[in-house]
Amino acid sequence: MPIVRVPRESDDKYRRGVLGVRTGSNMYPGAAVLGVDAAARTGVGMIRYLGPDVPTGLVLQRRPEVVTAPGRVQAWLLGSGMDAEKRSDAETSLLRSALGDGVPCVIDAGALDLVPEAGADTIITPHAGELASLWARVGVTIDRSSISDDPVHWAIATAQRFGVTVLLKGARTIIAGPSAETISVTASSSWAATAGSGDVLGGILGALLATNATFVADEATGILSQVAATAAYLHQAAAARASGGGPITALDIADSLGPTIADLLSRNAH
Ligand SMILES: NC(=O)C1=CN([C@@H]2O[C@H](COP(=O)(O)OP(=O)(O)OC[C@H]3O[C@@H](n4cnc5c(N)ncnc54)[C@H](OP(=O)(O)O)[C@@H]3O)[C@@H](O)[C@H]2O)[C@@H](O)CC1
Ligand SMILES: Nc1ncnc2c1ncn2[C@@H]1O[C@H](COP(=O)(O)OP(=O)(O)O)[C@@H](O)[C@H]1O
Repeated sequence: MPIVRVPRESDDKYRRGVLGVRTGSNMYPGAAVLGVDAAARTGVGMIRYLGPDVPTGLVLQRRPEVVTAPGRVQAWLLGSGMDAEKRSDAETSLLRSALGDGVPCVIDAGALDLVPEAGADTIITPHAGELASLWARVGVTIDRSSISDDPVHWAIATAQRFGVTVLLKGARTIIAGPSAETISVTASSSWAATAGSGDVLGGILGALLATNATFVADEATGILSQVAATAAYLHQAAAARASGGGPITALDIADSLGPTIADLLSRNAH
């Protein structure tokens, strides 16, 4: 698993990579907690969480390791737990400045309206309904069930239309880059279909992106699909492990990431 960067003796927190997070809102503060917790569990040098007061308090309660002061980051996670229609102008301009920061970005949920402004080093993580809304913004009417019926087609079409890497969520998650190659990751436990599960995936992906930022800068878009596919794989493996055949919460998925990654790394080493 080359995408999971194992820390070296010469590393410090900054060399491992810092993830900047602009997620959550006073309406959906939990999404910020879930994404940050999952990123921390995936392994990253540091997380800078920059959001409204309510989610900030909850994030710090759950993860006091998180830094809430602005500063340099190696990747951004944007939009989970936001509502594009209710976002303030100030929040929108902060999202835009993250997108213009010159580092790779994950765009989720309530920041997906900004995808037409995003650069090539962007991975977007819509579910079928969010993808339908994105196409509506550029004048194409398509319903969510048509996207679910042919996710490969819509993931490729989206990657090509917007010049970004697409991770289209579902029981079968499809990853497509602008080159039109696709990767499919099938979930092994449907207990993962639970509120906040996608927010956890965003955190996993953000952490993998921050810890691979040098790679991404060197190899442009080629590596983004691999990073996205690794995130989807880890998400479903952690969910299956947490579930063991029974119900789980989104935080359970985040909690089981550490042992899931340790198992996969030790299997790869043999
Ligand atoms: N803990 C947190 O903070 C969490 C925060 N979250 C955050 O919430 C934000 C919105 O994300 P989302 O995916 O929920 O909304 P969205 O894409 O607008 O889809 C709405 C569609 O759902 C449907 N629908 C609604 N109720 C339904 C029902 N009972 N039964 C059937 N259908 C129902 C509804 O259909 P309608 O009622 O209009 O017919 C509409 O089509 C986002 O920022 C995300 O990150 C989540 O991750 C959860 C945990
Ligand atoms: N039937 C299913 N089986 C397994 N995983 C699923 C299923 N449906 C959705 N998922 C996964 O659950 C997550 C749901 O994400 P999302 O729709 O954004 O929900 P939320 O906004 O509540 O976090 C995604 O990672 C998706 O791939």
